[in-house]
Amino acid sequence: MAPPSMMTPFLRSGTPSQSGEHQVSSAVHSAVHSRSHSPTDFDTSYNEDLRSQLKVRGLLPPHVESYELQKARCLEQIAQKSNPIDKYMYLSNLRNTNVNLFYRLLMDNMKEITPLVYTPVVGEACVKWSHIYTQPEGLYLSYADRGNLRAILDNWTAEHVDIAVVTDGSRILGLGDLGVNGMGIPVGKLALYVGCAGIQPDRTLPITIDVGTENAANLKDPLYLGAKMHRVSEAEQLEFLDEMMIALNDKWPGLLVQFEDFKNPFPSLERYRNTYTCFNDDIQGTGAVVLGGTINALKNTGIPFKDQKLVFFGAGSAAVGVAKQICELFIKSGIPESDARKMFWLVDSKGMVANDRGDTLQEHKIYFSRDDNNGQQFKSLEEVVDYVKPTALMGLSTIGGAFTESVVRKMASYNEKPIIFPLSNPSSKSECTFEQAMQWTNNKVIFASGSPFPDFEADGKVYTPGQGNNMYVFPGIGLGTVLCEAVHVTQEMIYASAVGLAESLTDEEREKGLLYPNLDRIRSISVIVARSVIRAAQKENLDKNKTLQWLNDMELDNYIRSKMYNPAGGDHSGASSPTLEVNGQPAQLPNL
Ligand SMILES: NC(=O)c1ccc[n+]([C@@H]2O[C@H](COP(=O)([O-])OP(=O)(O)OC[C@H]3O[C@@H](n4cnc5c(N)ncnc54)[C@H](O)[C@@H]3O)[C@@H](O)[C@H]2O)c1
Ligand SMILES: O=C(O)C[C@H](O)C(=O)O
Ligand SMILES: [Mg+2]
Repeated sequence: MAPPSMMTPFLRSGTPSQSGEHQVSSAVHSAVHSRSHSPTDFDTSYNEDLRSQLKVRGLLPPHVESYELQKARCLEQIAQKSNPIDKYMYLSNLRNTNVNLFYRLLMDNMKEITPLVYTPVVGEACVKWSHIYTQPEGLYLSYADRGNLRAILDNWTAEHVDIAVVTDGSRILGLGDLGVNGMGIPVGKLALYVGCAGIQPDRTLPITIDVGTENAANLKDPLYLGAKMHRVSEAEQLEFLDEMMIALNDKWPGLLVQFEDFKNPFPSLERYRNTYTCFNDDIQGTGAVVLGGTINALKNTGIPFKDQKLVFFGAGSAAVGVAKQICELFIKSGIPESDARKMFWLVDSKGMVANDRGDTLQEHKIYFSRDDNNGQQFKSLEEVVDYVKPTALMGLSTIGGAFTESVVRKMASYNEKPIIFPLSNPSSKSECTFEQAMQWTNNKVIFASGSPFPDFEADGKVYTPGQGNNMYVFPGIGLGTVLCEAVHVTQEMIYASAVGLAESLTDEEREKGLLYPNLDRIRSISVIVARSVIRAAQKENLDKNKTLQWLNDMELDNYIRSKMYNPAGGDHSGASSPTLEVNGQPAQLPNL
């Protein structure tokens, strides 16, 4: 999003704008009292009266357009762009110049637009960020400004901020250390907060901290927009984050901070989770979204929990976050903890994680480290798969193509319905594709991937892949936390979000064997996730907004919906928004 000072006056006010009328009158009021125009004064849906009041008659082309027409133009322009990055840039510009139109477009075309503003295209945008940069879209906090961060926050003029997403750019998707080029991630996550959960756009704050980079190409690139320095030490970074958290909470008390794409996210999570309102999306959001899909996948296999065996390829923050959440499911089902943790085998770049491997294990791997391998060490994934004969294979390794034909075929030979989740992002880092998983398992696979894959057709049937991406939960976790004013985000709240997600499938979706709901329903899913999170916060007495305790579930859902930003005011034309027709038929969505 644009910094508040660049945004349209009515969005700067900080007043939730629910109806078109309210937005129009505020816009008119502000514009009439100021001489200069803001970019959003130039909306072709403004009717004649509004154009006169805004003094934009003659500056706008004459035709007053319905939203449907505006949308048709946007979709046509996107379709005409031949590469994803041009589409991304077009959409960024739209978001910064006509926020309502952008979000209506996103919400009406979730499946088509999400991949262009979020994973996978945001990955390419981040790699090229310093080259495609046209305008600031968030706050860059530099190490050079340490000691002065509170004053820098005042340059962000929004009166209220509900949610900040912060990255240090050190592990952007599976693309490694991109330094300040990682800004695309907080920007993309917050666009989904607005589109999927209705957080007010002017109450979101993307932050990238610049504490250096180890990316040699960036350090040599004259156009690189960050400091040309190596990363500061872990202790120096934590000190910087301490200052940032104090400054943020001083300026916007109680805001929710989401940590995103840190190479080593454990120290900050441990340091702040019991002090501030914050969570780590890669550990906790990912844990929740994969748990939600796994609950449905395990049901589909028909195998009892106690007989499940899960191999994780990758043993980083996401893998351990996911394994911990699934382990909790087993424990809650009555399996003793000591048995539950033995249902997991982790594999990292050195092979199977075991106590006697001969290296010093990182702290976060110890919980699942094996002590029953009788001295046997396994270097490759295939060896581990042969050894364990798992029911489920999870990929969080950043290694594209790591689930080879041989590994996948073995999974199919051990299981009637193998669970295979290649969860690494973006698409190029996915451990296998949906098509491969289907072909190599005779269409038996129970599948979810981090990045989107197209449907697969076989024997006249269309199979839809699941997308196990944290976008199904973080918007609802944030919305619930903000509305009930939770003081912390706890494990119980995260777990509740996963259960809410798993239970949100319709009967039709269940019959089709889907693991995740249709993305077009994401706003209703976010309401369910938010409600689950609020109920969990209430149980732990962490909610400052006690009034929500009096509401039953239906009333609470209605309350949540009433608080969600709705860009309905994008159409000021007064036209009845007829469906656009071509040759008497409803216009087809161009292939994006
Ligand atoms: N689907 C989602 O919603 C989601 C959420 C978070 C992260 N992710 C993806 O998960 C991936 C990992 O993220 P992370 O935060 O855990 O990163 P990380 O750097 O903490 O972990 C990566 C892990 O993979 C292991 N690894 C690297 N190369 C390997 C190799 N050749 N063989 C075996 N293991 C290898 C590393 O040892 C490490 O344990 C990224 O691609 C990220 O995009 C997906
Ligand atoms: O950003 C995503 O698409 C999911 C996840 O947070 C990741 O780091 O890959
Ligand atoms: Mg992430």
